[in-house]
Amino acid sequence: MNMNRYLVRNFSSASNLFVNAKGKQPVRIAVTGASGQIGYQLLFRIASGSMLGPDQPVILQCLELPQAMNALKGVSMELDDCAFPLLKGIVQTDDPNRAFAGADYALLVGARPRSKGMERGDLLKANAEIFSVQGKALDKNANKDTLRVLVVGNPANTNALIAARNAPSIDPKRFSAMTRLDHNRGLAQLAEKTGSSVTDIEKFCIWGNHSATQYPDINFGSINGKSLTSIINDDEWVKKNFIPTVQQRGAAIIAARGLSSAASAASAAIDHMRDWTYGTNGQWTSMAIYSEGEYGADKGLYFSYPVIVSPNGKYEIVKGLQLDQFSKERFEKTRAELVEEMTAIKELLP
Ligand SMILES: NC(=O)c1ccc[n+]([C@@H]2O[C@H](COP(=O)([O-])OP(=O)(O)OC[C@H]3O[C@@H](n4cnc5c(N)ncnc54)[C@H](O)[C@@H]3O)[C@@H](O)[C@H]2O)c1
Ligand SMILES: O=C(O)C[C@H](O)C(=O)O
Repeated sequence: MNMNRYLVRNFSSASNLFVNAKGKQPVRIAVTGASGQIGYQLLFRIASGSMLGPDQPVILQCLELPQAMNALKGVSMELDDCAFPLLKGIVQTDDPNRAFAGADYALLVGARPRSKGMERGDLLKANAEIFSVQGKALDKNANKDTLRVLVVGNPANTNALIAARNAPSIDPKRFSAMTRLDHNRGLAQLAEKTGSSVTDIEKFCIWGNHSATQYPDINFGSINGKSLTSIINDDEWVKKNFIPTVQQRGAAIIAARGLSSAASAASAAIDHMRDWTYGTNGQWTSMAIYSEGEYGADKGLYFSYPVIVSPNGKYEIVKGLQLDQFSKERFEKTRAELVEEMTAIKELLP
Protein backbone atom coordinates (compact mmCIF):
# COMPACT_ATOMS: atom_id res chain seq x y z
CA MET A 1 0.00 0.00 0.00
CA ASN A 2 1.21 3.54 -0.77
CA MET A 3 1.57 4.93 2.76
CA ASN A 4 2.04 8.54 1.69
CA ARG A 5 -1.27 8.48 -0.03
CA TYR A 6 -2.88 6.82 2.96
CA LEU A 7 -1.63 9.56 5.29
CA VAL A 8 -2.77 12.34 3.00
CA ARG A 9 -6.19 10.80 2.71
CA ASN A 10 -6.81 9.79 6.30
CA PHE A 11 -7.04 12.89 8.43
CA SER A 12 -8.53 10.92 11.28
CA SER A 13 -5.08 9.42 11.88
CA ALA A 14 -4.12 12.86 13.15
CA SER A 15 -7.41 13.68 14.84
CA ASN A 16 -5.78 14.56 18.17
CA LEU A 17 -3.31 16.94 16.56
CA PHE A 18 -5.06 20.28 16.58
CA VAL A 19 -1.76 22.06 17.08
CA ASN A 20 -2.14 24.49 14.18
CA ALA A 21 -5.83 25.15 14.58
CA LYS A 22 -5.09 28.62 15.97
CA GLY A 23 -3.04 29.66 12.91
CA LYS A 24 -5.67 29.51 10.15
CA GLN A 25 -8.74 31.66 9.59
CA PRO A 26 -12.01 29.69 9.68
CA VAL A 27 -13.59 28.85 6.34
CA ARG A 28 -17.33 29.15 5.83
CA ILE A 29 -19.07 25.95 4.81
CA ALA A 30 -22.70 26.11 3.76
CA VAL A 31 -24.67 22.88 3.96
CA THR A 32 -28.25 22.71 2.70
CA GLY A 33 -30.69 20.09 3.91
CA ALA A 34 -28.60 20.19 7.05
CA SER A 35 -30.96 18.25 9.28
CA GLY A 36 -31.75 15.53 6.73
CA GLN A 37 -30.23 12.05 6.68
CA ILE A 38 -27.07 13.02 4.82
CA GLY A 39 -26.73 16.33 6.65
CA TYR A 40 -26.80 14.52 9.97
CA GLN A 41 -23.76 12.48 8.91
CA LEU A 42 -21.98 15.24 7.08
CA LEU A 43 -21.93 18.09 9.60
CA PHE A 44 -20.18 16.08 12.29
CA ARG A 45 -17.48 14.87 9.95
CA ILE A 46 -16.83 18.36 8.62
CA ALA A 47 -16.65 19.76 12.15
CA SER A 48 -14.27 16.99 13.25
CA GLY A 49 -11.76 17.90 10.53
CA SER A 50 -12.34 14.92 8.22
CA MET A 51 -12.96 17.17 5.25
CA LEU A 52 -10.39 19.94 5.50
CA GLY A 53 -7.91 18.54 7.98
CA PRO A 54 -7.01 18.92 11.64
CA ASP A 55 -5.64 22.47 11.30
CA GLN A 56 -8.55 24.13 9.48
CA PRO A 57 -11.21 25.81 11.65
CA VAL A 58 -14.70 25.89 10.15
CA ILE A 59 -17.96 27.79 10.47
CA LEU A 60 -21.01 25.74 9.50
CA GLN A 61 -23.78 27.67 7.76
CA CYS A 62 -26.81 25.39 7.78
CA LEU A 63 -29.83 25.88 5.54
CA GLU A 64 -33.12 24.11 6.12
CA LEU A 65 -36.77 24.49 5.27
CA PRO A 66 -38.84 26.48 7.82
CA GLN A 67 -40.60 23.29 8.99
CA ALA A 68 -37.25 21.63 9.75
CA MET A 69 -35.75 24.49 11.80
CA ASN A 70 -36.55 22.77 15.07
CA ALA A 71 -34.79 19.59 13.97
CA LEU A 72 -31.85 21.76 12.87
CA LYS A 73 -31.76 23.31 16.33
CA GLY A 74 -31.38 19.81 17.78
CA VAL A 75 -28.55 18.98 15.38
CA SER A 76 -26.84 22.22 16.29
CA MET A 77 -27.15 21.40 20.01
CA GLU A 78 -25.49 18.05 19.34
CA LEU A 79 -22.69 19.74 17.41
CA ASP A 80 -22.13 21.99 20.44
CA ASP A 81 -22.08 18.95 22.68
CA CYS A 82 -19.25 17.39 20.68
CA ALA A 83 -16.99 20.32 21.68
CA PHE A 84 -15.17 20.07 18.35
CA PRO A 85 -11.98 22.14 18.60
CA LEU A 86 -12.25 23.23 14.95
CA LEU A 87 -15.88 24.36 15.04
CA LYS A 88 -15.91 28.15 15.35
CA GLY A 89 -19.58 28.86 14.68
CA ILE A 90 -22.91 27.49 13.53
CA VAL A 91 -25.46 29.47 11.53
CA GLN A 92 -28.99 28.04 11.46
CA THR A 93 -31.24 29.59 8.87
CA ASP A 94 -34.04 29.08 6.36
CA ASP A 95 -32.77 31.99 4.27
CA PRO A 96 -30.38 30.99 1.43
CA ASN A 97 -28.88 34.49 1.43
CA ARG A 98 -27.73 34.04 5.01
CA ALA A 99 -26.61 30.46 4.50
CA PHE A 100 -24.38 31.38 1.56
CA ALA A 101 -23.02 34.67 2.96
CA GLY A 102 -19.25 34.62 2.40
CA ALA A 103 -19.33 30.85 1.75
CA ASP A 104 -16.04 29.24 0.68
CA TYR A 105 -17.71 25.85 0.30
CA ALA A 106 -21.33 24.96 -0.43
CA LEU A 107 -22.64 21.42 -0.16
CA LEU A 108 -26.08 21.42 -1.73
CA VAL A 109 -27.72 18.38 -0.22
CA GLY A 110 -31.25 19.57 0.47
CA ALA A 111 -33.71 18.12 -2.02
CA ARG A 112 -36.44 15.58 -2.09
CA PRO A 113 -34.93 12.10 -2.00
CA ARG A 114 -36.15 9.41 -4.36
CA SER A 115 -38.51 7.04 -2.59
CA LYS A 116 -39.18 3.40 -3.38
CA GLY A 117 -40.39 2.91 -6.96
CA MET A 118 -39.95 6.60 -7.92
CA GLU A 119 -37.98 7.39 -11.09
CA ARG A 120 -35.29 10.02 -11.03
CA GLY A 121 -37.01 11.82 -13.90
CA ASP A 122 -39.92 12.60 -11.57
CA LEU A 123 -37.53 14.45 -9.35
CA LEU A 124 -36.32 16.81 -12.07
CA LYS A 125 -39.00 19.44 -11.94
CA ALA A 126 -39.58 19.14 -8.18
CA ASN A 127 -35.95 19.98 -7.53
CA ALA A 128 -35.23 22.43 -10.33
CA GLU A 129 -36.93 25.29 -8.50
CA ILE A 130 -34.82 24.76 -5.35
CA PHE A 131 -31.56 24.94 -7.29
CA SER A 132 -32.58 28.06 -9.25
CA VAL A 133 -33.18 29.90 -5.99
CA GLN A 134 -29.95 28.63 -4.47
CA GLY A 135 -27.88 29.47 -7.57
CA LYS A 136 -29.12 33.04 -7.38
CA ALA A 137 -28.36 33.24 -3.66
CA LEU A 138 -24.84 31.88 -4.21
CA ASP A 139 -24.28 34.44 -6.94
CA LYS A 140 -25.26 37.26 -4.61
CA ASN A 141 -23.58 36.15 -1.40
CA ALA A 142 -20.80 33.56 -1.71
CA ASN A 143 -17.07 34.19 -1.78
CA LYS A 144 -16.50 33.97 -5.53
CA ASP A 145 -12.71 33.76 -5.24
CA THR A 146 -12.69 30.64 -3.12
CA LEU A 147 -16.07 28.98 -3.64
CA ARG A 148 -16.37 25.27 -4.34
CA VAL A 149 -19.90 23.95 -4.81
CA LEU A 150 -20.82 20.28 -4.62
CA VAL A 151 -24.35 19.29 -5.57
CA VAL A 152 -25.46 16.07 -3.88
CA GLY A 153 -29.25 16.48 -4.12
CA ASN A 154 -30.68 14.53 -7.05
CA PRO A 155 -30.76 14.69 -9.98
CA ALA A 156 -27.33 15.99 -9.03
CA ASN A 157 -25.78 16.73 -12.44
CA THR A 158 -28.76 18.67 -13.73
CA ASN A 159 -29.25 20.44 -10.40
CA ALA A 160 -25.62 21.59 -10.67
CA LEU A 161 -26.33 22.89 -14.16
CA ILE A 162 -29.37 24.83 -12.91
CA ALA A 163 -27.51 26.30 -9.93
CA ALA A 164 -24.52 27.33 -12.05
CA ARG A 165 -26.65 28.90 -14.77
CA ASN A 166 -28.43 30.95 -12.10
CA ALA A 167 -25.07 32.21 -10.82
CA PRO A 168 -23.72 34.03 -13.88
CA SER A 169 -20.98 35.88 -11.98
CA ILE A 170 -19.42 32.68 -10.62
CA ASP A 171 -17.06 30.58 -12.76
CA PRO A 172 -19.09 27.47 -13.76
CA LYS A 173 -16.01 25.38 -12.98
CA ARG A 174 -16.59 26.18 -9.30
CA PHE A 175 -19.73 24.00 -9.46
CA SER A 176 -19.65 20.21 -9.44
CA ALA A 177 -21.99 17.27 -8.88
CA MET A 178 -21.23 14.15 -6.92
CA THR A 179 -20.24 10.92 -8.65
CA ARG A 180 -17.67 10.12 -5.98
CA LEU A 181 -20.13 7.75 -4.31
CA ASP A 182 -20.37 5.79 -7.57
CA HIS A 183 -16.59 5.87 -7.84
CA ASN A 184 -16.20 4.55 -4.30
CA ARG A 185 -18.84 1.89 -4.92
CA GLY A 186 -16.89 0.75 -7.98
CA LEU A 187 -13.61 0.63 -6.04
CA ALA A 188 -15.21 -1.52 -3.34
CA GLN A 189 -16.58 -4.01 -5.90
CA LEU A 190 -13.24 -4.19 -7.71
CA ALA A 191 -11.26 -4.62 -4.50
CA GLU A 192 -13.48 -7.51 -3.50
CA LYS A 193 -13.28 -9.18 -6.90
CA THR A 194 -9.47 -8.89 -7.13
CA GLY A 195 -8.70 -9.50 -3.44
CA SER A 196 -6.90 -6.16 -3.21
CA SER A 197 -7.30 -2.98 -1.21
CA VAL A 198 -9.35 -0.07 -2.56
CA THR A 199 -6.19 2.06 -2.43
CA ASP A 200 -4.39 -0.35 -4.78
CA ILE A 201 -6.80 0.31 -7.64
CA GLU A 202 -5.74 3.08 -9.98
CA LYS A 203 -7.23 4.76 -13.04
CA PHE A 204 -10.82 3.69 -12.54
CA CYS A 205 -13.51 6.22 -13.38
CA ILE A 206 -17.20 7.02 -13.76
CA TRP A 207 -18.38 8.74 -16.93
CA GLY A 208 -21.56 10.79 -17.23
CA ASN A 209 -24.62 11.05 -15.05
CA HIS A 210 -25.14 10.07 -11.40
CA SER A 211 -27.91 7.69 -12.48
CA ALA A 212 -28.42 4.19 -13.80
CA THR A 213 -26.91 5.26 -17.16
CA GLN A 214 -23.55 6.16 -15.63
CA TYR A 215 -20.61 4.24 -17.08
CA PRO A 216 -18.17 2.77 -14.55
CA ASP A 217 -15.10 2.17 -16.74
CA ILE A 218 -12.34 -0.26 -15.79
CA ASN A 219 -10.56 -0.28 -19.16
CA PHE A 220 -7.72 2.01 -18.07
CA GLY A 221 -7.56 0.59 -14.54
CA SER A 222 -4.56 -1.10 -13.00
CA ILE A 223 -3.25 -2.66 -9.80
CA ASN A 224 0.50 -2.37 -9.25
CA GLY A 225 0.95 -1.50 -12.91
CA LYS A 226 -0.96 -4.55 -14.19
CA SER A 227 -4.15 -3.91 -16.12
CA LEU A 228 -7.41 -4.53 -14.27
CA THR A 229 -9.01 -6.20 -17.27
CA SER A 230 -6.21 -8.78 -17.39
CA ILE A 231 -6.32 -9.35 -13.62
CA ILE A 232 -10.11 -9.82 -13.66
CA ASN A 233 -10.07 -11.65 -16.99
CA ASP A 234 -13.84 -12.04 -16.96
CA ASP A 235 -15.60 -9.79 -19.44
CA GLU A 236 -18.94 -11.31 -18.62
CA TRP A 237 -18.56 -10.40 -14.93
CA VAL A 238 -17.65 -6.83 -15.88
CA LYS A 239 -20.61 -6.36 -18.20
CA LYS A 240 -23.29 -8.41 -16.47
CA ASN A 241 -22.34 -7.99 -12.85
CA PHE A 242 -19.94 -5.14 -12.09
CA ILE A 243 -21.40 -2.37 -14.27
CA PRO A 244 -25.06 -3.00 -13.32
CA THR A 245 -24.17 -3.38 -9.64
CA VAL A 246 -22.54 0.05 -9.54
CA GLN A 247 -25.27 1.62 -11.68
CA GLN A 248 -28.08 0.19 -9.53
CA ARG A 249 -26.47 0.49 -6.13
CA GLY A 250 -28.52 3.52 -5.08
CA ALA A 251 -31.77 1.69 -5.90
CA ALA A 252 -30.53 -1.48 -4.14
CA ILE A 253 -29.90 0.51 -0.96
CA ILE A 254 -33.32 2.13 -1.14
CA ALA A 255 -34.88 -1.33 -1.57
CA ALA A 256 -32.96 -2.69 1.42
CA ARG A 257 -33.17 0.28 3.79
CA GLY A 258 -36.39 1.90 2.65
CA LEU A 259 -34.35 5.11 2.57
CA SER A 260 -31.64 6.34 0.24
CA SER A 261 -27.97 6.01 1.09
CA ALA A 262 -26.84 8.55 3.66
CA ALA A 263 -23.64 7.67 5.54
CA SER A 264 -21.89 6.53 2.36
CA ALA A 265 -23.15 9.62 0.51
CA ALA A 266 -21.83 11.91 3.25
CA SER A 267 -18.52 10.06 3.21
CA ALA A 268 -18.23 10.51 -0.55
CA ALA A 269 -19.01 14.23 -0.21
CA ILE A 270 -16.18 14.54 2.33
CA ASP A 271 -13.83 12.70 -0.06
CA HIS A 272 -14.86 14.90 -2.99
CA MET A 273 -14.31 18.22 -1.18
CA ARG A 274 -11.08 17.10 0.52
CA ASP A 275 -9.55 15.94 -2.75
CA TRP A 276 -10.75 19.04 -4.61
CA THR A 277 -8.98 21.13 -1.96
CA TYR A 278 -5.75 19.23 -1.31
CA GLY A 279 -5.31 17.19 -4.49
CA THR A 280 -5.35 13.52 -5.41
CA ASN A 281 -1.62 12.83 -5.28
CA GLY A 282 -1.57 12.13 -9.01
CA GLN A 283 -4.39 9.58 -8.72
CA TRP A 284 -7.62 9.60 -10.72
CA THR A 285 -10.96 10.32 -9.15
CA SER A 286 -14.39 11.03 -10.63
CA MET A 287 -16.16 14.37 -10.49
CA ALA A 288 -19.13 15.64 -12.48
CA ILE A 289 -17.86 18.99 -13.72
CA TYR A 290 -18.59 21.64 -16.30
CA SER A 291 -17.96 20.17 -19.73
CA GLU A 292 -16.15 22.17 -22.37
CA GLY A 293 -17.05 19.36 -24.78
CA GLU A 294 -14.27 16.97 -23.71
CA TYR A 295 -14.65 13.48 -25.20
CA GLY A 296 -17.75 14.63 -27.08
CA ALA A 297 -20.02 15.51 -24.14
CA ASP A 298 -22.04 18.64 -24.86
CA LYS A 299 -20.49 21.88 -23.68
CA GLY A 300 -22.23 23.14 -20.57
CA LEU A 301 -23.39 19.78 -19.20
CA TYR A 302 -22.17 18.70 -15.76
CA PHE A 303 -20.60 15.43 -16.80
CA SER A 304 -18.57 12.98 -14.74
CA TYR A 305 -15.01 12.60 -15.97
CA PRO A 306 -11.81 11.06 -14.67
CA VAL A 307 -9.91 13.95 -13.09
CA ILE A 308 -6.63 14.53 -11.30
CA VAL A 309 -6.55 17.35 -8.75
CA SER A 310 -3.25 19.12 -8.15
CA PRO A 311 -2.13 20.06 -4.60
CA ASN A 312 -3.29 23.65 -5.19
CA GLY A 313 -6.86 22.41 -5.72
CA LYS A 314 -7.11 22.69 -9.51
CA TYR A 315 -8.74 19.76 -11.25
CA GLU A 316 -7.85 18.62 -14.76
CA ILE A 317 -9.74 16.09 -16.86
CA VAL A 318 -7.52 13.15 -17.83
CA LYS A 319 -6.86 13.68 -21.52
CA GLY A 320 -6.07 11.44 -24.48
CA LEU A 321 -7.96 8.29 -23.45
CA GLN A 322 -9.08 6.08 -26.34
CA LEU A 323 -12.55 4.67 -25.73
CA ASP A 324 -13.37 1.34 -27.38
CA GLN A 325 -16.68 0.67 -29.13
CA PHE A 326 -18.43 -0.66 -26.00
CA SER A 327 -17.29 2.36 -23.97
CA LYS A 328 -18.40 4.76 -26.70
CA GLU A 329 -21.88 3.24 -26.64
CA ARG A 330 -22.09 3.53 -22.84
CA PHE A 331 -20.78 7.10 -22.97
CA GLU A 332 -23.38 8.02 -25.55
CA LYS A 333 -26.22 6.60 -23.46
CA THR A 334 -25.38 8.65 -20.38
CA ARG A 335 -24.64 11.76 -22.49
CA ALA A 336 -28.05 11.46 -24.15
CA GLU A 337 -29.75 11.16 -20.76
CA LEU A 338 -28.10 14.34 -19.52
CA VAL A 339 -29.19 16.20 -22.66
CA GLU A 340 -32.72 14.89 -22.08
CA GLU A 341 -32.67 16.10 -18.47
CA MET A 342 -31.43 19.52 -19.59
CA THR A 343 -34.17 19.71 -22.21
CA ALA A 344 -36.82 18.85 -19.60
CA ILE A 345 -35.92 21.86 -17.44
CA LYS A 346 -34.77 24.26 -20.12
CA GLU A 347 -37.51 26.78 -19.39
CA LEU A 348 -36.01 27.18 -15.93
CA LEU A 349 -32.56 28.05 -17.29
CA PRO A 350 -31.86 31.76 -17.56
N1 LIG B 1 -25.23 12.27 -5.53
C1 LIG B 1 -25.31 11.21 -4.75
O1 LIG B 1 -24.45 10.31 -4.82
C2 LIG B 1 -26.43 11.03 -3.74
C3 LIG B 1 -26.39 9.96 -2.85
C4 LIG B 1 -27.40 9.83 -1.91
C5 LIG B 1 -28.46 10.74 -1.88
N2 LIG B 1 -28.48 11.74 -2.78
C6 LIG B 1 -29.55 12.75 -2.76
O2 LIG B 1 -29.29 13.67 -1.71
C7 LIG B 1 -30.51 14.34 -1.36
C8 LIG B 1 -30.69 14.38 0.15
O3 LIG B 1 -30.86 13.08 0.65
P1 LIG B 1 -31.26 12.82 2.19
O4 LIG B 1 -31.31 11.37 2.34
O5 LIG B 1 -30.40 13.62 3.10
O6 LIG B 1 -32.74 13.40 2.22
P2 LIG B 1 -33.60 13.85 3.48
O7 LIG B 1 -35.00 13.97 2.99
O8 LIG B 1 -33.30 13.03 4.67
O9 LIG B 1 -33.04 15.30 3.76
C9 LIG B 1 -33.22 16.33 2.88
C10 LIG B 1 -33.31 17.58 3.72
O10 LIG B 1 -33.32 18.68 2.82
C11 LIG B 1 -34.20 19.62 3.33
N3 LIG B 1 -34.61 20.47 2.23
C12 LIG B 1 -35.48 20.21 1.23
N4 LIG B 1 -35.59 21.28 0.43
C13 LIG B 1 -34.74 22.21 0.92
C14 LIG B 1 -34.41 23.52 0.51
N5 LIG B 1 -35.01 24.09 -0.53
N6 LIG B 1 -33.50 24.20 1.23
C15 LIG B 1 -32.91 23.64 2.31
N7 LIG B 1 -33.20 22.41 2.74
C16 LIG B 1 -34.11 21.70 2.04
C17 LIG B 1 -35.35 18.82 3.94
O11 LIG B 1 -36.04 19.57 4.93
C18 LIG B 1 -34.58 17.66 4.55
O12 LIG B 1 -34.22 17.90 5.91
C19 LIG B 1 -31.59 13.57 -2.12
O13 LIG B 1 -31.89 14.28 -3.31
C20 LIG B 1 -30.93 12.25 -2.47
O14 LIG B 1 -31.52 11.65 -3.61
C21 LIG B 1 -27.48 11.92 -3.70
O1 LIG C 1 -30.14 6.36 -6.19
C1 LIG C 1 -30.67 7.22 -5.50
O2 LIG C 1 -31.74 7.76 -5.79
C2 LIG C 1 -30.01 7.66 -4.23
C3 LIG C 1 -28.63 8.10 -4.43
O3 LIG C 1 -28.43 8.92 -5.53
C4 LIG C 1 -27.64 6.97 -4.44
O4 LIG C 1 -26.92 6.81 -5.42
O5 LIG C 1 -27.59 6.25 -3.43
